[in-house]
Amino acid sequence: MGATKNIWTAMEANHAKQSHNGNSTFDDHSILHSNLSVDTALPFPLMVPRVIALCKDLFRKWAKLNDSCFSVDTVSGGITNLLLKVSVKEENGEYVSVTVRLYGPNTEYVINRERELQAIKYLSAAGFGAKLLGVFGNGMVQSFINARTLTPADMRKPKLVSEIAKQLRRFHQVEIPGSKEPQLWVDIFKFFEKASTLQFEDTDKQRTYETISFKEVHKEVTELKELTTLLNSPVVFAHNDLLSGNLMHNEEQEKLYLIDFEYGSYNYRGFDIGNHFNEYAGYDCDYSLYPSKDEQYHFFRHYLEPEKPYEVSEKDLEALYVETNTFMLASHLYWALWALIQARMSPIDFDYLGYYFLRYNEYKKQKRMCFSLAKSHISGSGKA
Ligand SMILES: Nc1ncnc2c1ncn2[C@@H]1O[C@H](COP(=O)(O)OP(=O)(O)OP(=O)(O)O)[C@@H](O)[C@H]1O
Repeated sequence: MGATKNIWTAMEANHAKQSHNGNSTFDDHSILHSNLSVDTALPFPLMVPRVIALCKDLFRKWAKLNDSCFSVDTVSGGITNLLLKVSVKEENGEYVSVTVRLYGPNTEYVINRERELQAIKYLSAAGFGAKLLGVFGNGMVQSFINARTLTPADMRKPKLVSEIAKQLRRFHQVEIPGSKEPQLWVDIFKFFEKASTLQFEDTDKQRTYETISFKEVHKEVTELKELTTLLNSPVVFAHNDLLSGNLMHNEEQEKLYLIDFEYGSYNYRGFDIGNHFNEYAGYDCDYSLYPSKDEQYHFFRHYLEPEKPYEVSEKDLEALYVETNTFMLASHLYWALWALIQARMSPIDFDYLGYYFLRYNEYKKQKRMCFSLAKSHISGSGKA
């Protein structure tokens, strides 16, 4: 677990540096640390005692409890991680639950764990997502959220749309220390470098991979980057992966949770919203479900003016519409290149190569309309 050790050391060094500079506003003392790791390749029954040992190592108050006081269940074997729920009967007879997230192997190629942990600390302090309780060799422990995970169909219900828009606005206002450079093109070019030099052992996969023209992809990336630069999209701390599975809702408390900040970074506001709209396509990637202009405007009103949504001007709505639908294209390129890397590196049995073509073809399908929308908006506002 060399890579995870590095995350650890880097986190500690970074924290020490910030404290030294006097710009750390977050009290790190409540986040517990353990050097233990849990091998994700273990069969579940063998993994359970390791997870219990890890919890005992992190939370001293549980150290003396009998193993029978712990129950471990799988919450999700997500595309990237293994997420477990650990319920503990404490000495006073009360039950407490936490989640234990084990990072999937090779995820460091597409996820910057140091960046993720840094963001979680500040986002959870600002009331977003689950509370970060502990960090260990290859994962982290967070509070368990009692809420229902949204489905793609829930995500477009007007009442939830306004809540998501409001929360996303608040999320975009959180300040995370460190560089404020937008990461979109840095990440896309990093993905491109890796994705364009892969070799597959499987001959069918290699043959399919060789049909990709990276020269063409590079040209598309460059062209889109130039166009988006003219839109002056504000740079905010963005979630970057706001799909239905990353939204949880507690109906009784009327509380919406944005979770999973693995891809969070400073980025263009338009990218975060456009990427979210692409997720209306759901698990079957049915892009005919992309939100209509009216549906988008409903979102924009609550994003731009949560208190007075019906006072947003037509001009502001139109500008955000153009911004979002240009960056929506970047989301296709981003996840297309991401999928190529996953196709080679991920141990998960999923047709990532097929996913590349799906996203890249959707990019090409939408390109002409979105480019012409952006260009006429830019020339109309005198920027071209
Ligand atoms: N703290 C939590 N409390 C309760 N449930 C959670 C919590 N975190 C995540 N979940 C549930 O587990 C699911 C997967 O979580 P998450 O998206 O963080 O995992 P992931 O491994 O990154 O998945 P993927 O790679 O597919 O996005 C969520 O959709 C949600 O239903």
